Amino acid sequence: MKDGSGGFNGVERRGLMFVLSSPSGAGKTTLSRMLVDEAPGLTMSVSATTRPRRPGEVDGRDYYFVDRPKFDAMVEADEFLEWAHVFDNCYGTPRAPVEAALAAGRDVLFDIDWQGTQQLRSRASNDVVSVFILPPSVQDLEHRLHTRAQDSDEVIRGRMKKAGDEMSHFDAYDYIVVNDNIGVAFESVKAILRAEQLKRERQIGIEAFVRDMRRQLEK
Ligand SMILES: Nc1ncnc2c1ncn2[C@@H]1O[C@H](COP(=O)(O)OP(=O)(O)OP(=O)(O)O)[C@@H](O)[C@H]1O
Ligand SMILES: Nc1nc2c(ncn2[C@@H]2O[C@H](COP(=O)(O)O)[C@@H](O)[C@H]2O)c(=O)[nH]1
Repeated sequence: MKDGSGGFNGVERRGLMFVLSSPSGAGKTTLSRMLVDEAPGLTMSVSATTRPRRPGEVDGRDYYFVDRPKFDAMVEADEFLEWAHVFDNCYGTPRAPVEAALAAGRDVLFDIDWQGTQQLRSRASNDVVSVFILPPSVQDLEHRLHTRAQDSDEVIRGRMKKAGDEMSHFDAYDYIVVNDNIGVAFESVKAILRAEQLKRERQIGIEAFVRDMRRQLEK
């Protein structure tokens, strides 16, 4: 195990890219924060965006807030692992922190849309585990966007309009979780992460681990 976070019983493990996507307001940011709080070895990928900062958001924690020329320069310099236009703004995943975390055997959590997920998959399909979060109903989705109280009515209308399009991509994801009760949804997402971490092919130190035990048994 390289960092004490993901390997089990001292067995070295390959880091995975754990992706949450959903229509806006279904709860992926909430679930991401809960996951990071409970899994200290999980690295949250912080995206860059041209979207204006919401009240309470912190630059470098929630996003890197950049203007369009800066974003374009980052695209030009190939600094993004993936990027996309979402809701009239640009969003992208800075490449360097993700590559560093994976190289250290750590898992990385992404809160990105379906376009970004597709791009990650085309680069590293074996290491991507994707979860699509659905709201329990259209009414709940709209209610959540309003109670979050961070976007104007116009922005909320725009996001609700695009929610159907977002949802149409559910079938490209490995897992689907309906986020009705947040505690239940969190347990589901946590269980998916744990099971994927335990996959034999990710435990790259398992052969040596078993070989060593067999050698001891032969003595
Ligand atoms: N299971 C739930 N029950 C009730 N409210 C919830 C639940 N999950 C999340 N919420 C609330 O819904 C609102 C939207 O959640 P959140 O910001 O996590 O969504 P999101 O999918 O990340 O949206 P976006 O794509 O716009 O960033 C928040 O106010 C959050 O507290
Ligand atoms: N393809 C990418 N999508 C991203 C990235 N960061 C966030 N997002 C998605 O954008 C929407 C809107 O987010 P909001 O914070 O403005 O509500 C949401 O679906 C995010 O998942 C990214 O780096 N790449």
